[in-house]
Amino acid sequence: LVTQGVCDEILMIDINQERALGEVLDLRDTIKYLDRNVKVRTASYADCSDVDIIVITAGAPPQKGQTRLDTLEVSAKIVKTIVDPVMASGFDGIFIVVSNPVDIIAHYVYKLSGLPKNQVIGTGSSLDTSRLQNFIAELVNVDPRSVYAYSMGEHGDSQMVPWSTVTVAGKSFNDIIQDNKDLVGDVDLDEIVKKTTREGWEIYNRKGTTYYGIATACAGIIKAILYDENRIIPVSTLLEGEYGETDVFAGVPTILNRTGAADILEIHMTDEELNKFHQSVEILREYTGKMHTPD
Ligand SMILES: NC(=O)C1=CN([C@@H]2O[C@H](COP(=O)(O)OP(=O)(O)OC[C@H]3O[C@@H](n4cnc5c(N)ncnc54)[C@H](O)[C@@H]3O)[C@@H](O)[C@H]2O)C=CC1
Ligand SMILES: CC(=O)C(=O)O
Repeated sequence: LVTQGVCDEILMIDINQERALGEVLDLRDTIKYLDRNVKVRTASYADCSDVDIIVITAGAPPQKGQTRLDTLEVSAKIVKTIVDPVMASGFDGIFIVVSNPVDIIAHYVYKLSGLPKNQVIGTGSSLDTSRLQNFIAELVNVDPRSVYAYSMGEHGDSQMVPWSTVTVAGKSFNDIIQDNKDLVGDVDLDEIVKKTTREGWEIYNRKGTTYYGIATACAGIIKAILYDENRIIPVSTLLEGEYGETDVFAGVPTILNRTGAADILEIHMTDEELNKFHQSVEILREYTGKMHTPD
């Protein structure tokens, strides 16, 4: 957000106030060499009454052997200590949830906050989509930004890709594979999905966390909102009948503008793809069931 000059001011809050201050001081040192002055300071929840967007990134990174879903209980406890005082401040902006398991925590924030569904967004499969586009781009040797593909469902092990909708600059990926056998050989689509799903762990196992990817995905989401772009990004949003699913947050292509998650794009999938999507959503629903009632 700072290096792209996306907003006027950023307030940093962390239970570890020294850490928040350390981040502020480090970020401030960038301003001289950037295009605009983004003010950065530490703050308290009481200062959140009139902010446009709150990004929740506090959480419990998974311990060795844990999945994102295993961190649900701890993350939910942490997030409650944030959402309650934020709402008490009078906040009526947009929550963007990053904390994992992000789809379920976003749903929890939606319930806890009582805000309309468009005002609570999980980063969902936005990051997985970026990873997926990189792998497809590598295979066919094009810029990842020319690839149109979505990872959908859980930001986690059960995510799926509707391959029948994937295009490279408008040409269907299936046709590209058929027309370029000499370049791409036999393409194992399941293996690409597996690589996409594993990528977070490839990074996590080497550096103990991931941040450039999610920070930039998040900045993209925030730009779409603040600049009223109507940009479509796969984020986690409440499904109310779309794709035949209700009362669950899942990663789906979503139109983002000044109102937040303005609308869901319902892409047409094959029956097999839809089945995989339902299977992923079923896992989210099971875990969401544990979190439904704010206590
Ligand atoms: N959705 C996504 O694609 C991604 C999600 N994550 C998730 O983000 C969360 C944080 O990950 P990291 O930044 O790597 O962890 P980290 O441990 O570096 O940072 C977490 C921060 O949260 C703070 N914190 C803990 N409890 C708090 C509370 N009650 N109130 C305020 N602040 C509190 C800690 O002091 C710490 O500074 C995890 O849930 C992780 O899984 C991380 C990367 C990508
Ligand atoms: C940490 C995480 O969820 C990711 O990088 O995918």
